[in-house]
Amino acid sequence: MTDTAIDVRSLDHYFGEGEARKQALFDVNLSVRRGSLTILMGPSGSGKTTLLTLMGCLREVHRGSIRLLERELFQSDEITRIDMRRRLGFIFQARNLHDSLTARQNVMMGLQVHGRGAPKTHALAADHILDLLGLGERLDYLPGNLSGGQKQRVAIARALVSNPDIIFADEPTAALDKESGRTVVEMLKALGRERGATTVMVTHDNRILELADRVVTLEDGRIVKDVAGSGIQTLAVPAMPG
Ligand SMILES: Nc1ncnc2c1ncn2[C@@H]1O[C@H](COP(=O)(O)OP(=O)(O)OP(=O)(O)O)[C@@H](O)[C@H]1O
Repeated sequence: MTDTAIDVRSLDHYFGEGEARKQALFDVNLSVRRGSLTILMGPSGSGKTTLLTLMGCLREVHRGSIRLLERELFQSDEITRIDMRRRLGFIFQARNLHDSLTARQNVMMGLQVHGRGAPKTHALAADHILDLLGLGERLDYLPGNLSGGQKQRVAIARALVSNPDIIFADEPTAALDKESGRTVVEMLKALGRERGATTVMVTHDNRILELADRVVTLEDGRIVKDVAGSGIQTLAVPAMPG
């Protein structure tokens, strides 16, 4: 296995056709090391979400190359992309929790879509990760009875419970207070260290920049800055589920 989780080469992306055609990404090159935490920053409309969704197999690569876990996405078929998505975890702003399912059941969905393990172990794994995220007292609550920040933590637990190889996150800490935001980022870092999980996160949250291994800035569809972070510092990291 190589040390590179994601390798983006000469990537362009367009939206629309004919007169309405607009280029959103221009010759993006980015190589992301396995187990690292990379933050994507940039003004609104700079292409962060477009890049994240291309890397996350949620859009078709039109021009250029993205190698994800050593598989090429350019000209890949839908079966390959579905197969790849099973190895990814997504934490997006739109929380998409099922209103009729409890916090525990929502997190268990993250395991059931992968079809791994027995339902009893699913419940234990769900409880464990919810507990780590401070929701141990809310396992049986429906989303309607949780605050915005608590719902976001349920969505984070659901993305992490299946032990994805790569986690793509869009503003995962926006709805959280400073301490919960740090806990989430520290958990992602622990997953990187202990299991080699790689995180790419779009954020405007300056409070967590110092935790990143690398901060990449986009402007008008181009990478304009790429700096190693100070994320190598020692952190008090919560234990992860076994
Ligand atoms: N589905 C779409 N159809 C047409 N244009 C789009 C579409 N999605 C994004 N764009 C355009 O592509 C450019 C990049 O958008 P993108 O959402 O990737 O930016 P962003 O940096 O994530 O912005 P934000 O911080 O506001 O989420 C913008 O000019 C946007 O208007």
